[in-house]
Amino acid sequence: MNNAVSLSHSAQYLKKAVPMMVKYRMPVTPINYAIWYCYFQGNKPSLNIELDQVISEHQTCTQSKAKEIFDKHLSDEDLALFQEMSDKFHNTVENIQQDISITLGHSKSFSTSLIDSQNEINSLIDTNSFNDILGCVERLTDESIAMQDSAREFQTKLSVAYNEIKDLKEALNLSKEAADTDPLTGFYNRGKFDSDINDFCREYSEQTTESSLAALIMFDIDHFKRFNDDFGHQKGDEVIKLVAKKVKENLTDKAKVYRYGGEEFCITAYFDTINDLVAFAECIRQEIAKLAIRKKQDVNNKRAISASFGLAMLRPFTKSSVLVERADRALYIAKTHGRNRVEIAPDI
Ligand SMILES: Nc1nc2c(ncn2[C@@H]2O[C@H](COP(=O)(O)OP(=O)(O)OP(=O)(O)O)[C@@H](O)[C@H]2O)c(=O)[nH]1
Repeated sequence: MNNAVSLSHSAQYLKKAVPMMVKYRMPVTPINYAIWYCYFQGNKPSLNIELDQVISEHQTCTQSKAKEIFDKHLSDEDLALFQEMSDKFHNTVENIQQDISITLGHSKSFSTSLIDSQNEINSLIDTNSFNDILGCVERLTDESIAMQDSAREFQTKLSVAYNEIKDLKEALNLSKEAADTDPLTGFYNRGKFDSDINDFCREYSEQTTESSLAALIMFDIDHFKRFNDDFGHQKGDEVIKLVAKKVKENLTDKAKVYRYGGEEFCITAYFDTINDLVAFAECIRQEIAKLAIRKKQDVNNKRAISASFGLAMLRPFTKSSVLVERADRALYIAKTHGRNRVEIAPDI
């Protein structure tokens, strides 16, 4: 299959996939997108049979079922290929649009020059013998204008297609963002941490950042299990959300927060000095320590919230696993030294 044909088919599959996701109330995630894309591509009949079955039974396909179908019939390579095809299509449409703009410009100047010629001839003729020539030139001008109109119409159509693809790409980016985000806190999730932490270490080693100090801050809500046990799981969730809100209010723009586990968080951030790093962690710790939660209507049953912090400064060429281990060790020390405190990893 040549590139143009595959590209035009790919556009058809892309356009068909989205209405299906809307119709069957499936979010526009890369995985949902990929399975519908393959459905219309028709290369994997067993995928079509399974998806048809699921849809006819449930009138939707849950995220876990979609993942199951994806894992069974497709691979991460398929997902990457699909993403590549969507990117390629987007770029191609962009290039064609540029070409058309240039063509339209050329056509416009062609038309202008013909009109100029007509005016010139007009000024020259003073006898009827030139009327035929003039008629011919007029026709040429009309044709040129018609050509310009049709090019403009083509460009409009192309703009519509271009915007559609742009929207699709935006939807894909949004779904990627959602895939990286923890829904309870709005922070990045563990998967994102695992993929970001290596870059964080590498960028610092390669000195591509201006800041002199990079650090990993790991913190964990103290005795969190007791909130769940004594107040219920929902109140436990509320504690996590309250803590997340406080952290957000005290963040710097050079810091990124991740929900590392249940009630454990990581912050990667850049600072000018160690004092700045410690002050930053202390500030968040103190703000969290001002929080409390109580059972509904039970004013006497109030429970203070606190968190313990472990800090590890990044040394150039440190492996991410070593950095995480050091922050974790500092956090462990903070816990064993009484909680609600900040500890720095000892080997810095
Ligand atoms: N409500 C709620 N609980 C969670 C969530 N994720 C994990 N948990 C619970 O969090 C608790 C974590 O408890 P531990 O890690 O033992 O912490 P802890 O011993 O209470 O406290 P420290 O020793 O101070 O760390 C477990 O009971 C988990 O079930 C969540 O999203 N919401």
